[in-house]
Amino acid sequence: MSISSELLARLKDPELLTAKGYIGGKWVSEAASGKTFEVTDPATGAVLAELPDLGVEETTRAIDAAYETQKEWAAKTAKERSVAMRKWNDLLLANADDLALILTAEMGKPLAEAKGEIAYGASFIEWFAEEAKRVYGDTIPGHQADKRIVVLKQPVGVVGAITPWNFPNAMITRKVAPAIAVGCTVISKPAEQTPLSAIAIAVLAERAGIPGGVFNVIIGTDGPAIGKELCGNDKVRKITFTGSTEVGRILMRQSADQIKKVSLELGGNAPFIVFDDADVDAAVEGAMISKYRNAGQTCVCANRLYVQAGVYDEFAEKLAKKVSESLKVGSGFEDGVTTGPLIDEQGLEKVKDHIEDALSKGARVVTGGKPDERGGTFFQPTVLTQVTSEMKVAREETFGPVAPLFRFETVDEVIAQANDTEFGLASYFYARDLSRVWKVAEALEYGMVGVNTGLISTEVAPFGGVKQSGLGREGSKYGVDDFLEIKYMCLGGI
Ligand SMILES: NC(=O)C1=CN([C@@H]2O[C@H](COP(=O)(O)OP(=O)(O)OC[C@H]3O[C@@H](n4cnc5c(N)ncnc54)[C@H](OP(=O)(O)O)[C@@H]3O)[C@@H](O)[C@H]2O)C=CC1
Ligand SMILES: O=C(O)CCCC(=O)O
Repeated sequence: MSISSELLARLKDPELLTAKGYIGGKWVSEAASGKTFEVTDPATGAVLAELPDLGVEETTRAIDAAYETQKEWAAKTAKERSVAMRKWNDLLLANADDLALILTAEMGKPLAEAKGEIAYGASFIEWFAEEAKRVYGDTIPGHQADKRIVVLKQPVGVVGAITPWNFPNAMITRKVAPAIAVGCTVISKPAEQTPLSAIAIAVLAERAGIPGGVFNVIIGTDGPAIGKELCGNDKVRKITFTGSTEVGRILMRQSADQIKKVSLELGGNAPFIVFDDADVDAAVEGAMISKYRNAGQTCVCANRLYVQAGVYDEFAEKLAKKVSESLKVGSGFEDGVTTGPLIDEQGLEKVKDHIEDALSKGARVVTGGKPDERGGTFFQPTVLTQVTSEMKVAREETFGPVAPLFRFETVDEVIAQANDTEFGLASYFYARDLSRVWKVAEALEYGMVGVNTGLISTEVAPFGGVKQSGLGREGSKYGVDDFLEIKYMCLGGI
């Protein structure tokens, strides 16, 4: 088991990385199966680490540790939990340069974006450290003269948190922070492509004095088996997941036997609508952020860009110019790079397939359209015009740097098209007319609506979707609700 000496040499604090999982406050350097797996840099294919491939046996151990610790952790005062979390937040921020470096190495996003993710990830710890102290109950006037009713909120218990590769830091903290703030304990299962960020987060949790067993990390490649154990073990009371809708469905089915609580943050197919009365330059700026952030690999990325006929040509021309002039493809470590590699070959194939399908049905490439000349999984930022609803890009999440532009005429027509999907995560539109702004925002069947902005993610707002994009909300004052049970006491004989 090892970490590349080249990667370690780049870190100010090489102890942030260790080739181990973290169970019950102990570092685990060998899998019971004896298996190992490699983590590679998606920009170069270079091996960054060889790690123990933890599986069901270690997951059960982590569940036991989390279970044994939970009551003790919940019995601490909210302030005690909050103080440890504040320390954890401060350590993440103090080590942001190293954490970003690790993140870029294993995931590929540009270093500046990775630094932004570390601040974003830490913000959930800071926010929920504060919210820990505000888990209020209720008193309710009794329904009979001699009765009084009190509502308590208590932690759900042990939580299984399964996260994807596209935000290797922030998706972990967005789940773990609210859970531990209210007194739950967690088994975190990061994506097999990006376990190093999770390990570094655990090192800092340990340094912050978060007791062993509160936050456990299972690194491994057998997601289905680990997921099955988390869903099937009755010591786990809740599953929280970010990733594909397909896996979300499996986890929900597996959780059904024990009526386990589930929070799901799944795929999207975000519409981005530009109306005739919009500030077109602002809409172009918004599209650049919403579409091309993380090389198009976020669940809230604009997937379908609907542009009203009166501004279609102007928007297409300005967006294509901006894309070709301001985006630079390359390794996330190179200066000025805005677009890193796609995570893997499968991601690249999906992007190619969507473009080929669109072109075969009459779409036109205005800029980009091909794998980047540097090879690997790098892809040129792309703008397509003359896109129609018969094309795959209209129905499936592309998860890559491709902006397909659909033309529309009326408000009713675009609302119908925007809502014609099983997904309902993020949506965006640009308009100035106040009445239109309200009506469109209300008509969009999505959990989140960005109005005249392409960036909606923040720890202070409720993040989540409707329809097949998920269940529950993360971040904000609502973010603790999914980790709490409501208990009511009826006091008689008063
Ligand atoms: N909503 C979102 O934010 C995201 C959406 N996606 C979408 O999903 C597509 C595929 O990406 P992918 O990374 O494969 O996403 P997955 O949903 O397959 O993976 C996300 C996480 O779930 C784990 N996992 C996989 N299968 C199971 C299972 N049966 N039970 C429990 N856990 C499981 C993975 O583990 P392991 O890594 O070990 O397989 C990983 O930790 C993308 O192209 C994109 O469209 C992807 C990532 C994020
Ligand atoms: O794409 C995702 O999986 C999570 C959304 C990222 C964000 O919070 O903006």
